[in-house]
Amino acid sequence: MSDQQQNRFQVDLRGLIDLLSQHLYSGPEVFVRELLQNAVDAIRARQQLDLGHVGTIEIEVVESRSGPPTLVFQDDGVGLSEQEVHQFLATIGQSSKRGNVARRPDDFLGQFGIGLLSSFMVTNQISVLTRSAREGDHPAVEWRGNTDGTYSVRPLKREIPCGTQVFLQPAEGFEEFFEPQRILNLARNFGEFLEPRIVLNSGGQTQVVNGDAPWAEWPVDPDEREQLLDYGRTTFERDFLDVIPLRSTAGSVTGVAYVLAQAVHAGARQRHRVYLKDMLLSNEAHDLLPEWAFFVQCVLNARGLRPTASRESFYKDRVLEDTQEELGGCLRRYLVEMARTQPNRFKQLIAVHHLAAKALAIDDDECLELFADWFPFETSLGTMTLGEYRQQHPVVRYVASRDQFRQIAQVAASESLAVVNAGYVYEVEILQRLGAIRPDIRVEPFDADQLSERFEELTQQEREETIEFERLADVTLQRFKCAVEIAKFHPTELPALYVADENSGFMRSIEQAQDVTEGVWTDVLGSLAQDVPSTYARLYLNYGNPLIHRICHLADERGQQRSIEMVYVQSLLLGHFPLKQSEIKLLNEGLLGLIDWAVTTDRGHE
Ligand SMILES: Nc1ncnc2c1ncn2[C@@H]1O[C@H](COP(=O)(O)OP(=O)(O)OP(=O)(O)O)[C@@H](O)[C@H]1O
Repeated sequence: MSDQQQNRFQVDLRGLIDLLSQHLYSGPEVFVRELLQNAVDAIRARQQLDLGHVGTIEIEVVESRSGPPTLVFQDDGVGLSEQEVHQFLATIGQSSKRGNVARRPDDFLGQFGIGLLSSFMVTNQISVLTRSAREGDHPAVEWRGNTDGTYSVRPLKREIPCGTQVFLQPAEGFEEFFEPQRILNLARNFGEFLEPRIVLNSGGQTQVVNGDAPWAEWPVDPDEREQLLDYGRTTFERDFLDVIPLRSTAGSVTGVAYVLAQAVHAGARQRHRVYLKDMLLSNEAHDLLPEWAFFVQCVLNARGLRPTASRESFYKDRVLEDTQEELGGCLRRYLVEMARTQPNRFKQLIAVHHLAAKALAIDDDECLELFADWFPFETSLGTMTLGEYRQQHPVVRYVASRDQFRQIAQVAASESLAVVNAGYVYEVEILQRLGAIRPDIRVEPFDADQLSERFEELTQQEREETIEFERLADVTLQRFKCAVEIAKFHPTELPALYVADENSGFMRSIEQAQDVTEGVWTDVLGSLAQDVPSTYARLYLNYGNPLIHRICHLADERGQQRSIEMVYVQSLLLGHFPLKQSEIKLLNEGLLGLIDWAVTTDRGHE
């Protein structure tokens, strides 16, 4: 015989409620959602017994002169027998909505058996009067549950209709959740599109809580476009360009996507308003659309996705992944269709949302081919679409970073050379992929050094005039790993052009970081630098520029060196290169020297 004693777990209800309110639910107001949901489920369960049953939910705020108000949630659903009250109401984690296939649990919103506890976030006692429609001859039952974990059950002497009534009074500090307007707003927020009619009675007035959902009709009638746009504007309090119907068989999702009226940054997370079986799940859902779909904000209703226990997001499973893909497919079809049949509209759309279209096209060759000519790019000759660029320039030349673009843009423009700044997100991938899949489009990376091939040659006499100066400049900037070449280029107002390839740009960032870090990080940066092949940047001095011309012909060698150093630092600043400590020092010395010169040569008002 075993001497081990079997004990039962005890539940500390207060602790459990704290857990729910602080860690599971977003706020006390969700008790309205849970009560609505129980009423809807009860009506759905009754409809399985009686197909013709319509069902109504009545919410009432009963004010009292002498005490706190009472909130009543009443439904004419399936109700509970006394035995069910013990089994489901009084047992935490027990739910009548799980596991019984015959009762089609998919129809139900609840499943975890904890929702009713959420009312304990706003009240100390929940009273339930209920009468079962399944066992109509049984008397009605009253159940009272308290936050201290006790409950009582007794048969009711008086008759009540089949269904359930829940009574709550506010716990101290939670009175605001019992104000009629607050209750109306919360009921509308969560239950605006629920199926059974929901009304709120208070102060002798009856207000209807719910109405038709935007996904009620499918396919969406084009005549309803304006109506849908209005709904989007009021729901999200912003303007939209268009509305796109969405549907996915995975997850049984229907809804609409609103195209934002303003451009957003790549990967921006839009907050979608998402319903589960017509009940609001979240107005901040993120995971329902593919990542590239950041140009829309959606209202969606899912019938086949699983909620998490908080009921504020979806469980991440295969079905959710498939749903994402199918909804992405709807948006993709919309874009492709518009590109094919309404090019002018598509052009307007792409002008605002080219980032999202580029994000889609990166992994989708068909879209890439179709959309590419509409994509706008910044070029050395101004912003233009790829189509406009290709009409005038047979080769698509691009630089891969914004820094490189800044270096060459001004000179390239003066040389009438069109170079694309592909330093923005997705652009290098887009251009390279386009070059790979469209043999008729020549795409080439442009090396800033290639610009020098277009520079005007110096005459023999100019060569001789500048050779010494070039050598001096070269020696002066050697310690900055910068070679110097004298050339003639446009615009002549530009004294110099600093060109650094990727390696020397990277080295510059490392050296600059080393200047401002200490200890172990300096070593880490040092070992990073070891792996980078050492290359020289290049400074082209523009002999066509009057200032450079004059510096070249200065008699004073020290003055020439100082000037070269200053031109060098100025070119770095123009190209937005981060200055190293040694270069900042150079700049300071140069400026102080200039002031010193101005002061010593000034004779005042003698
Ligand atoms: N208005 C109601 N009418 C009939 N039965 C109800 C009602 N409210 C609650 N119940 C019964 O009480 C059980 C527990 O309800 P509770 O809200 O705690 O959990 P649930 O709805 O089953 O699941 P979830 O935690 O996911 O909401 C329900 O499964 C149901 O059997």
